[in-house]
Amino acid sequence: MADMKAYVQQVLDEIVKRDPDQKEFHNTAKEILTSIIPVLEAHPEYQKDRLLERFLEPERTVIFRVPWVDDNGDLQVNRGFRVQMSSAIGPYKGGLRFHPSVNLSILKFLATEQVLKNALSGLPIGGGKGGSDFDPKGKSDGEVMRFCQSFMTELYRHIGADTDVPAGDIGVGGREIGYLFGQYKRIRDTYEGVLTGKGLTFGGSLARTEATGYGLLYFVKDMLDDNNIDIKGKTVAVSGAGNVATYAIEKAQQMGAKVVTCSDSNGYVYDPEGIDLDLVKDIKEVRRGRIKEYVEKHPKAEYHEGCKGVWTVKCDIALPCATQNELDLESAKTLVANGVKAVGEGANMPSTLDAIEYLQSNGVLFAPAKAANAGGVSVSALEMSQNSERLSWTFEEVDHRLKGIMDNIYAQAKGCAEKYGCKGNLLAGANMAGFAKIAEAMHAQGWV
Ligand SMILES: NC(=O)C1=CN([C@@H]2O[C@H](COP(=O)(O)OP(=O)(O)OC[C@H]3O[C@@H](n4cnc5c(N)ncnc54)[C@H](O)[C@@H]3O)[C@@H](O)[C@H]2O)C=CC1
Ligand SMILES: O=C(O)CCC(=O)C(=O)O
Repeated sequence: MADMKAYVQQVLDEIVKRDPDQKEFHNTAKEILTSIIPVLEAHPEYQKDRLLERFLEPERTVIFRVPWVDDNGDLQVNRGFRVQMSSAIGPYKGGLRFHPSVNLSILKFLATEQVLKNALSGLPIGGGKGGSDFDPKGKSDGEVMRFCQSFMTELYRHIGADTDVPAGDIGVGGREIGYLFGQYKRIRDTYEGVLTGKGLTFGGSLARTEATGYGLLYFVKDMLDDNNIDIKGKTVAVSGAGNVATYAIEKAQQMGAKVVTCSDSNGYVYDPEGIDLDLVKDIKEVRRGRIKEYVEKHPKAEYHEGCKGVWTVKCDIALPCATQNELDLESAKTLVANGVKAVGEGANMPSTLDAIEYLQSNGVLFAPAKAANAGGVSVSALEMSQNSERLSWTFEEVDHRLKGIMDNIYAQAKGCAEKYGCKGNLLAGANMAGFAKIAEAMHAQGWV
């Protein structure tokens, strides 16, 4: 029998040698490849196919200049990216991130995660990710619009309703998607579902805004129910105050949990009486302000500078919903010492690899991002379906389908973990279930 551990190690060594600076991408490759060895052992033909080498090499990467004019009339220049990772099971699909930290390594890690996540969704979507090092924070609407128009003036060549369908991510919400869609339509003279997360008046789907946060809670509840833990009455710590965090808080509250924290990149709020979500929405969605403004209205709540402190708050359930690597080993140790029962990842790879190992080996239930936050892209795929049939479904219909999709993803991750002898390890189960589907499609399509 071929030594699949050696094959995996050889591929991991090769990607480090080829792109030594891409740390985030190396981490995600290591996390995935080391857990899919049982699938590779069941399919030795994949080694001859050089399937892992192809799985980790984007089908296409586009990098481009984005010039735009600021409110002072000065020219600014940013860098734009689109990583088209895999079209094995459908058109490339995945968000755009606008944040100063954006680089090729981060986008390749996100695109690789997206490929597996989209496979788990059970819907016909491939994986991609893109964005820019542009920072929308502090920019006027006019500046954001001019940036988005310039970004799309290059991106439009590479996307399309049946080719590649971007959506939002950090720094890209309804406002940005609207400007991007307007420019695409203007250049292409075509009204098509080329982006998801659109406004409801121009082809957006009801429940897309809520989907990632709601989906996270559907998944976490499945995991808790399976372990005879009732979410009702539990104390929850959430990080972030953006799209995912906001609707995770909303659904957790609807399920009867008490959410006591939220945060942004400056610091976190602890409200022992429970987070006032209307106020968070007003600060973040309406005024685009900072989370520290929360305590002006709730003097009993505390605001602390620095975002990692959010994991020092005692809680039963922790939901990291801000960004990658925000929950490190030290945070994991504090959470365990404080009696945490479950961690559910709303953000993409918010926990470091050593934090995950620590949580799992200390009996904490762990819901991995690529499974637990798949609700957003799943409803994006439902938006694509609605656009194709030129119909709009009700909120209830979309939410009902979302719940079914999340239940199915939980069943796949759990079932695959059991089948391959790592019962309860939903991260390994999700990796194996997603990879098995992609690998089968790649094998069937030949050496492309
Ligand atoms: N929007 C979506 O549908 C999906 C988003 N995700 C992931 O969820 C996470 C959050 O995305 P969104 O809520 O869409 O973005 P967003 O831009 O709406 O919100 C991001 C939040 O994280 C905070 N943040 C950013 N950098 C931070 C840092 N270094 N430390 C602490 N907080 C920081 C921001 O202040 C903001 O509150 C990201 O990892 C994203 O990739 C995953 C699946 C779908
Ligand atoms: O809705 C989409 O296509 C993007 C979702 C996304 O970026 C993610 O799942 O990380």
